[in-house]
Amino acid sequence: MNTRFLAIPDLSGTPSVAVVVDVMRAFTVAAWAFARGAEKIVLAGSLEEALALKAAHPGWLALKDGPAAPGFDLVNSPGLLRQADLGGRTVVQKTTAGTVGVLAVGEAPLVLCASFVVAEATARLLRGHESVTFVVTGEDGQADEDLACAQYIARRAAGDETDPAEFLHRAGTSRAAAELAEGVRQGVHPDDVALCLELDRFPFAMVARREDSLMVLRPQ
Ligand SMILES: O=C(O)[C@H](CS(=O)(=O)O)OP(=O)(O)O
Ligand SMILES: [Mg+2]
Repeated sequence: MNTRFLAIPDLSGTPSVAVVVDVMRAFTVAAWAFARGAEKIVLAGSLEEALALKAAHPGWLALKDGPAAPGFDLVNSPGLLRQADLGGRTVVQKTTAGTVGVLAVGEAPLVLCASFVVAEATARLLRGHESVTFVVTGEDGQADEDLACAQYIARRAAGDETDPAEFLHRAGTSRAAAELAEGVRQGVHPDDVALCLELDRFPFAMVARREDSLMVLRPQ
């Protein structure tokens, strides 16, 4: 399997298979939303678009990162989301990095959104593909929690028996983990970092596809 690990700005052309990685916290949150019953997640390009989509679809819920804001129902925190009842609901998600990454590769034939909580299920879907582009969404490709997760999934997709400890340690000692733990970032729960490091917490992968004019994420 040929693998590339790219930052969002370094993407050029359309990969055949793209894995968009955001451990802290967009795609840990997305997985929790599905675990709490969400039917689908629509990935928005801006906060304004998220609110417009919510207004146009009664019953949809809007989710953003950072602090809560008028019109938004949820924040990008697994610790806060894990109690939510999202049965059958559609969530519109807009964050700083993860959702931007998906929209950047949206035309690829296969787009997976990944984090440690869905690592093995993601790796399973990648097996048999010749070439995979991992999008390291955080800090212009420098976010070690995302790179570590991408590298771990790549190893597992290649069938390598891999000890996850070093990858999880890198994520747990990353800048994002420190800033979340220190409360530098807003819209945070004290359990967020630990929840982002729960390897294979969920048995499903997450596939993004264009549905009409929207980029829609669903569990698979
Ligand atoms: O919500 C997050 O953790 C980040 C934004 S920040 O790091 O909190 O400022 O966004 P994401 O797109 O989930 O990396
Ligand atoms: Mg992130």
